[in-house]
Amino acid sequence: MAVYRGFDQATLDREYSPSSRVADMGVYLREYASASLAARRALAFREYRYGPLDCERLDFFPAGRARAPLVVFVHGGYWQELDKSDSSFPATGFLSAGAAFAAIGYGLAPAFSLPEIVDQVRRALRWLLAHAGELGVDRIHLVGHCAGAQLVLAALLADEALAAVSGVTALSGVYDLEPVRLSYVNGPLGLDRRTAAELSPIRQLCRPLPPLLVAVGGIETAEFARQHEEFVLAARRWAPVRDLVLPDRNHFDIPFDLADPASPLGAAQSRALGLQ
Ligand SMILES: N[C@@H](CC(=O)c1ccccc1NC=O)C(=O)O
Repeated sequence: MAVYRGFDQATLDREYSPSSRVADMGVYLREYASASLAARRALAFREYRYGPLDCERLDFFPAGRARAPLVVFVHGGYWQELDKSDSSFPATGFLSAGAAFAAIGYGLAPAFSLPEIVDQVRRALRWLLAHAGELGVDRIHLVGHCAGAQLVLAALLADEALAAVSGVTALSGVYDLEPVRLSYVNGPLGLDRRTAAELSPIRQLCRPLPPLLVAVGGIETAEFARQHEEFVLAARRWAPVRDLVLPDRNHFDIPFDLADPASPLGAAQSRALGLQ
């Protein structure tokens, strides 16, 4: 029986399993953790609390110079897995390029609801904007991967004060939550139709946004490719959009290119930061 766009339940569930396009997702997740640990061992960083809860913390890696751009990374994992400790791997490349870096932690479902998680990310971003001077940064660029792209954009659309960010990079994002709600992913999330619509960036576009860099891997499911295409099309009304499809990248290795200016994504990112 068709559940969504002619997909039966098993097909929809596979479309929203990026792991169905790679041999072993664990390889990438272990690399997030080990490269992040290596970055924290090699670089000076500080953990800050942006709210009262234990999970409301972020890691900040200062640039070695004043008035640097700050790249803020919000991890994916379908709002249910991963942590800021899996998110510091881009720090190494960004710090060598002269940028500062921050990785945001947030609570996970089912302990936290999606509206609560969006609000955590919103407050983390407000905290960074409010402390930019002390942190030695003069502009803030947001990056979200998969669920992290939804979180960054939903936070931005929910709070006009965040319009002060200089740019946003969305990697393999989920921009419409309705098919997610109808898939296995919704088990721990418990989204209803209305909340799914309210937190879907593609349905909430309503005012000009900072420049967007929107990227997807060529090795992704058809639904991730469609989410990307439809968001690019819709967002063009509200922001300058750079659309990048990376033919030999999959859902999980796409973030590794971010801070590598020799890659097409890294080159676009570096241009967006004004670093080249
Ligand atoms: N259950 C998903 C896992 C997943 O989507 C994911 C895992 C780690 C980092 C990012 C992910 N994607 C979206 O947030 C899968 O089977 O592919």
